[in-house]
Amino acid sequence: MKTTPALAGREELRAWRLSQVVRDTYDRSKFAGFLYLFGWAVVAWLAGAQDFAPMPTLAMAGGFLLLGVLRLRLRPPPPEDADANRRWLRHYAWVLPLAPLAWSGVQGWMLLDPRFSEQVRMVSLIATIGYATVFVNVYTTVRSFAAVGAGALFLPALALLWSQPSQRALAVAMSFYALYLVGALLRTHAEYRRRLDLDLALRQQRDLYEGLSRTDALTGVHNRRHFTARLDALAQAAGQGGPGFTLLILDIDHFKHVNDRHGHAVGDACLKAIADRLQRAFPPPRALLARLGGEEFGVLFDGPEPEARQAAEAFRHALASGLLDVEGQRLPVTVSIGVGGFDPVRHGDADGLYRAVDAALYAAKADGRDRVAVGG
Ligand SMILES: Nc1nc2c(ncn2[C@@H]2O[C@H](COP(=O)(O)OP(=O)(O)OP(=O)(O)O)[C@@H](O)[C@H]2O)c(=O)[nH]1
Repeated sequence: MKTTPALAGREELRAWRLSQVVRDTYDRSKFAGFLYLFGWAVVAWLAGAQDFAPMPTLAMAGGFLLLGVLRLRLRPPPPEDADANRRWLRHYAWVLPLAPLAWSGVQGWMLLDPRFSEQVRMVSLIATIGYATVFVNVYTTVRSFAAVGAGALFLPALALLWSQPSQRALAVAMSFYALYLVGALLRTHAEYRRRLDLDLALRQQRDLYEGLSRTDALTGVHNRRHFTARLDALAQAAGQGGPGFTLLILDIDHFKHVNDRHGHAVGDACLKAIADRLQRAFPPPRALLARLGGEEFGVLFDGPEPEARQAAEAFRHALASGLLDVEGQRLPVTVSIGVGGFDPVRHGDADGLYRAVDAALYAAKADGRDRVAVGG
């Protein structure tokens, strides 16, 4: 699920941008190589080039086909491999202008060879204008790609037109269009960068809210909502033959006294300190810790009940044997803990397990607190 570098460092942001640029460049241009083949087929057929120059006609068609296939086959590497993405861009920078350059050669041939009629020349010039326009409007993911591609298409034809006195009017019109292309390139590239920034901001916000919706605001551990969803998923998987797990519910003993004696702020700090110690005692990935509400915590432990009980006992004992450092004060704090391994037959579902472990916790409270009890 985590695809965006939410709140990530500069390197991750740069890698994300790079992979987006690579993907967008490929997606926008993967089939475009075949446009030149199509253009050549049209003008060659109009001119009857297959009759007066069959070999060059076929060679050009084959060349455009090859270049189209080459572009299509240069698939981007995985987004997380920044070096491979950088290499891909370098390769693509060589491949992308090949078809425009080849088209430029065709265009030059048509402008210089009298066997091509005026009408065919006009059609080919319109195609050239079209390809160059596509370049500056579509491949603006990398400004230099668009500039080199459009330049390779447009400038040789422009130079040829200027060199022929009879074509001056066309040359002037094409020159104005070239100026428009430069402006369009700058604008579309700026728009693309803005869209990328917006996309990144939206994704980061989505990740941020997603994280917040799973997190307890006071302690920073998971919240009840996420815990319940994971518990349901684990119970369902275990019911279908997946791995077993153990549920622990921990409740701070006489927490009301902490609030009453030391104030709510110290009570809050105490909850954070307990959450920190629990996180160290039950670290991920084998355990998922959540604050279930008030002074109650839950742990989903990826292991059998005896192992979880042992860890719970060690935690309880360590807490009870010392004093908890809370905002410069040292408080005696104990916990009662209910533990139960999931048994699909006995518990049925997640609710069944929760009820059993909750009952064990209240038995531990009733038996005098500061103890671990196993639920049936
Ligand atoms: N500081 C603080 N106190 C909270 C918070 N949530 C719940 N509490 C307090 O936790 C206390 C829970 O009290 P009780 O349910 O009587 O439980 P207890 O005093 O821990 O006693 P036992 O659970 O029976 O051992 C209440 O005083 C609540 O006000 C919180 O977010 N911050």
